[in-house]
Amino acid sequence: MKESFECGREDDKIQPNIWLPEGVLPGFQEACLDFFWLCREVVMDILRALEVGFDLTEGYLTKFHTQTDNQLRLLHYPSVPTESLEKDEIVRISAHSDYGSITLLFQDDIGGLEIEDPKKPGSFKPATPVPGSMIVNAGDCMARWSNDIIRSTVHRVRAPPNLQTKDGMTPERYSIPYFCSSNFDDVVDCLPGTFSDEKPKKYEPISGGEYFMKRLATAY
Ligand SMILES: O=C(O)CCC(=O)C(=O)O
Ligand SMILES: [Fe+2]
Repeated sequence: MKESFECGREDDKIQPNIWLPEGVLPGFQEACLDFFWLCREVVMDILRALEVGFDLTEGYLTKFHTQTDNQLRLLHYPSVPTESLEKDEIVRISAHSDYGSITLLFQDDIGGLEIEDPKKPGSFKPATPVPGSMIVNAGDCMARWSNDIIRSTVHRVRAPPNLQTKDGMTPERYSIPYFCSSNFDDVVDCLPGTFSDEKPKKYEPISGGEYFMKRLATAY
């Protein structure tokens, strides 16, 4: 159970941004867009680091992200009875991996975010909030691209561990994921060096947009 506000680049014709009426929350739109473009700089730096790590030519990954088909999501999980969260009667967010290449995730200090152990499917560990930190998750598109050398992170949000409250309520929680996707028009194929005769490609080439739409269709 959650509520969210989402925005992307201002010139996106397919999913245009919907802002609050003029005068409501002055500065909100500017703050969102400033943060959107700041996060873009950060993901581009991470992509450049991956180019080095994969021994790719400079710009190999960033040139797939020039259209900035990215999404900033402001999430609010309302306060709910802890027992309902523990019994899965109320779900904050169920286990999933993100679709795109990279997600930046900012969380407040409430906790409850959990990451699946890739070696033990079904076993989750808390991603304990660290003040001033940012989590970087790999998405399914990155897993595809890297022929599964980088695995996408399965994560969920449940009741924070060891929470003691007088009223039995889990406090509200805020988080901000920033989803970075490759250009919808460009075809993503396994990166050079990630496949060989012994380790063939696990995935067919697909355009960023087609992949995104396929994933949306299965999610809704
Ligand atoms: O709230 C969180 O920490 C995670 C949110 C998330 O995983 C998502 O929106 O995809
Ligand atoms: Fe997620």
